Amino acid sequence: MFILVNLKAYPCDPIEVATAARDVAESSGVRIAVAPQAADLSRVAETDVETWAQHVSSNGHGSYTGSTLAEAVADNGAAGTLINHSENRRKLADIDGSVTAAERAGLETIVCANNPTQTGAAAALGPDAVAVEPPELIGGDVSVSTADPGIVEDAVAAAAAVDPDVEVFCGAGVSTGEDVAAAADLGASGILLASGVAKADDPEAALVDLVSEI
Ligand SMILES: O=C[C@H](O)COP(=O)(O)O
Repeated sequence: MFILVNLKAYPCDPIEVATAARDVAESSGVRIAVAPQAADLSRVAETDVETWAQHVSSNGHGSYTGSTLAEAVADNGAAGTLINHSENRRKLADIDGSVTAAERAGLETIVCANNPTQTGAAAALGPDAVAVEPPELIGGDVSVSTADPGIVEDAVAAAAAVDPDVEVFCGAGVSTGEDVAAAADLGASGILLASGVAKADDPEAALVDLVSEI
């Protein structure tokens, strides 16, 4: 399992979370990455944690004020990027362009989707993975793997029908090792989570729990 911790715009200390994630990844052998605010990418990457961007533009270099370029995040230490999110929805053409831009810059890609139908559509764009997240469960305290296990199984089937090489992650409300184990049993290859770590009093303890049943 791959655990990607999205810090969103939470008021956490990105270096504290990054250091905890690096240490837990090293001690557990589980792949853990952190996606901070774009402005924090470089100093998060300096902790040696695997670092991801929260999104990249479909634009390349040029007159594109306000764009976060794939090349720029790669140059500042990112190994991959989320693309699209329920909290910042993009059009299909933009998602397609961002996947292409990320691949051009050598970044791994995870496209977020709300449901199995969108998962299949996103898989057709050829990312490394699609993360399915029911919007109503995001930021809550009930895991998608408990509240809506069928959506994970259906998303896995939808992606496999389009492109068996595209992995499926799940997210929303995941906060314990039991949640992660349940997601793995449903066929998920990874977890996208945020509040369970970014809002935890002790991010390292939260991460230790998350990897405890892998
Ligand atoms: O990007 C992360 C997801 O939206 C999940 O967020 P959450 O773990 O706070 O539910």
